[in-house]
Amino acid sequence: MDKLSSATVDSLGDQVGVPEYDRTAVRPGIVHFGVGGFHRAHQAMYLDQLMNSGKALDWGISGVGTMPPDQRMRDVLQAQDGLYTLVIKHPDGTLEPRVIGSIVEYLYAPDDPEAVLARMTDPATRIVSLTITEGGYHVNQTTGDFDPSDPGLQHDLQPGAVPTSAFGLVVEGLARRRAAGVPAYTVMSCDNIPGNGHVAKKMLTSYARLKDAELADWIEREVRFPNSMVDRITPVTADADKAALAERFGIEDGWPVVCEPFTQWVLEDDFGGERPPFEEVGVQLVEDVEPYELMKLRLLNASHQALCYLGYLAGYRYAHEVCQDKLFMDFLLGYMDEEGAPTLPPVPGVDLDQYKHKLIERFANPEVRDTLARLCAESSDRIPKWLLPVVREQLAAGRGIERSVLVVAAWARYAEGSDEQGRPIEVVDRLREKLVERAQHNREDPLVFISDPDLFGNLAGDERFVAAYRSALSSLHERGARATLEARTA
Ligand SMILES: NC(=O)c1ccc[n+]([C@@H]2O[C@H](COP(=O)([O-])OP(=O)(O)OC[C@H]3O[C@@H](n4cnc5c(N)ncnc54)[C@H](O)[C@@H]3O)[C@@H](O)[C@H]2O)c1
Ligand SMILES: O=P(O)(O)OC[C@@H](O)[C@@H](O)[C@H](O)[C@H](O)CO
Repeated sequence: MDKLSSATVDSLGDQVGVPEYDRTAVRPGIVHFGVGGFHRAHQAMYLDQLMNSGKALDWGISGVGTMPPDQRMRDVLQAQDGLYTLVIKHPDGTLEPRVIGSIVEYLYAPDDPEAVLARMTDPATRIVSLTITEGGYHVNQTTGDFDPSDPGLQHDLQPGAVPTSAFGLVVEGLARRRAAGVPAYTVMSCDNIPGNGHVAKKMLTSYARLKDAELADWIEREVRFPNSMVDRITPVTADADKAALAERFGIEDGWPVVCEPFTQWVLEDDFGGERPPFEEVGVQLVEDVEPYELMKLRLLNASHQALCYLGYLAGYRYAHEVCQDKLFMDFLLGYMDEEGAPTLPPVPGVDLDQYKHKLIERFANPEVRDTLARLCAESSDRIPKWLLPVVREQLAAGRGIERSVLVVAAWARYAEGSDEQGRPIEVVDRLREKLVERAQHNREDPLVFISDPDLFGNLAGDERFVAAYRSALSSLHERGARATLEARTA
């Protein structure tokens, strides 16, 4: 079996989709930061589809990594000429593999930041897109303002420094284009953040302002930041996925991506210059993304939070396992019906009941094998952005908060670092140390976890919230996750 590359891709069997276009004719037009699983299952796939129909050949993707773990992506993609396999996992066990060809180069910024900047200042680059995770935007969770304390940003802010962070490079690329009279690129965030375009604009301009106020003003005026809602469950690739690809399809791929069949992208049609004809491959181009975004973040992503901590504490390890348990599913639907959905504005063309049931069907796909550990990671970037806004709106409207608060308490219990069987939990969070340290005092000081204003704002001062949280945390300690849910539905 040959390793996947331009030289071997055409010899793969009929069951494997491959690029039907001449990849040597594809020219870069997009620089993408954060080439992880999701970008490769979503944006790169949409562009590959366009290319397969003979379009968007001037919208090839230059992938950029800025973080040390991205060296592995560099090594794999460079060895495979940018090619990788996307495997759609159907619930009946069918695997649908396709080799994606839209990533035409991969640059690891610390190797050669000037090469990244050369690509970004090339007038052919008209879009810079981002999937750099919620934490990559440097937002102070309480004030919503820019937090420049990250050491990478501090390095890039030094006068004369050649930047290597995503923010440093995006802003330096814009500064150089402005100086050379080249129009600005559009910055397209595809991260799960409410108002992702607005947040990208606010944070990048705040960073730029610390370097050069006139540049920041120019960015505010000249750069477009479309908001988007992006959706496709993309778990972390497992070794078994690589092995299945080799055994069943004869593909030796160093880092394939697996995902569910469902995919959705709702995008504001707000580009500074040209854009690929995304609408031809099912992207919904709309004037206002907010209702779609809120629906997805408060129903899908917040529901992931509602199932992951409680499920993990009760001994489950995969999302689909939790979905087979009626008790947990009733809880999830209760959260959606009574707490998440009431905070949503009308969503054009969407039947919310159908949407909720489809979500449960998607979560329950046993082939996707999405780990609860993935969903439980980086909670301090997720709960404050997705779930606490629901709590605040429900409190203000005098409606129920019990289920959302139980999820917050389950996070606090999870952060204690061991599950209900006493097995250790590896808490993955950039605030890990602080969270675990606090959570370990949960029993003698039950409000310690929520007393951090950077994460919870003034919720620790809200009587209803505090009472519900105390009761939920104490029940989790005394009875455990399952019995807590049982007691609530009794
Ligand atoms: N996985 C999914 O199901 C899914 C679905 C929809 C949206 N998303 C969005 O995509 C993001 C990435 O998910 P993924 O599954 O690709 O994760 P991943 O771990 O596979 O990849 C994340 C990428 O972001 C980079 N990154 C992380 N922090 C960064 C920072 N501070 N600056 C620059 N780059 C940084 C990493 O180096 C990596 O390249 C999510 O956080 C979410 O906002 C994911
Ligand atoms: O990727 P994150 O960190 O934004 O959130 C974890 C999951 O909720 C998320 O990845 C979903 O699987 C995804 O948003 C589905 O489209």
